[in-house]
Amino acid sequence: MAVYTHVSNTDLETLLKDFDLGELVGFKGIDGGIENTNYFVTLNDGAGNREYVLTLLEELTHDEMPYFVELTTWLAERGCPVPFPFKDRNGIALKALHGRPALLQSRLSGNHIEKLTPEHCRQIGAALGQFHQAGLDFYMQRQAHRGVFWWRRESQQIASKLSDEDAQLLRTEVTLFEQLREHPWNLPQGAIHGDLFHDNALFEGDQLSAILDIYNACTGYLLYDLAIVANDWCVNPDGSIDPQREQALLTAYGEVRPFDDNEYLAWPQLVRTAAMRFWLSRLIPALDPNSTQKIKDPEEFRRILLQRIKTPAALP
Ligand SMILES: Nc1ncnc2c1ncn2[C@@H]1O[C@H](COP(=O)(O)OP(=O)(O)OP(=O)(O)O)[C@@H](O)[C@H]1O
Ligand SMILES: N[C@@H](CCO)C(=O)O
Repeated sequence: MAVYTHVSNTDLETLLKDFDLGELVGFKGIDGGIENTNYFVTLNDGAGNREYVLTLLEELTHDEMPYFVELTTWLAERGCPVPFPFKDRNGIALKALHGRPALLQSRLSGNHIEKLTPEHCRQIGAALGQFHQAGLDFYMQRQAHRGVFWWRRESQQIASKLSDEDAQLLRTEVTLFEQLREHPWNLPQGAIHGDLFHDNALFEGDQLSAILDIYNACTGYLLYDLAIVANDWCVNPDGSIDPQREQALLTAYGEVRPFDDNEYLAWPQLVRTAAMRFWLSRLIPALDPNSTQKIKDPEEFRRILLQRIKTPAALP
């Protein structure tokens, strides 16, 4: 269920009065998302129909929104294929509907990819490298809301619902990341996407056309962002890594942003940390009988974590 907040015709007409984008032709809720409410919106500006996406942020507060408005605008201006929010005639992009922060954004073309190939991985690697380079001098900072403090707290809270073995596995990964942070490695940091799974990318034919759902973005280790991508784009159903896809991803990324020496040391742990983070975020709703979220299988990420432990990863 993607539409958590229902938007009426009148709501939209009222919102659109602030913009000069045209007349409302129609709108439709989008299925598939799990964190936010999205609608496709069609407007007619006199010259023809144009497509937009209205997003209502279901978890983020108004105070948290300027970071995302500024970051997406910044990245889009630098050629990254991310949707950006339109400003109303007073220069304001951040709106409110039913008490939720709301953005009217560009609708990017393309489709989701089911069967990922090394070529898709090469393209997302290059695009993530460009995203990171473009974000390096971005002037705002944001702490991850599902980062180190969150997983330290949540891994303790959930431990009693897990087998001893799983609770220990979580604890170990949390500790190993804390040890990694203590090294004087000076790993490159900047604006990261934070959730660049393949369902957050669109391809037009075989060309990457959009990077979506930027609302997990924050300031973090750039390499951790690449680890999130590797764990989703380059895995087989049993949690093992497809070396061809991973090589394509990492080589293409490294051509845009060459790795620092210390990143070679950090990589084997960061892919484990990234697996632990999504195992944990999937475990929480899956073990909560009152959760209304669409459940994604936590086991997938437990399997990936175990594989990453069994076969340590290496950067090319
Ligand atoms: N700007 C856009 N252009 C084209 N399609 C879009 C755009 N924004 C959203 N969509 C479509 O809506 C779907 C859901 O959007 P999104 O991923 O942002 O929602 P979400 O609730 O945050 O999802 P999740 O948390 O599962 O990743 C996307 O997978 C995409 O198909
Ligand atoms: N991409 C996440 C869900 C949205 O944050 C997952 O697959 O668990």
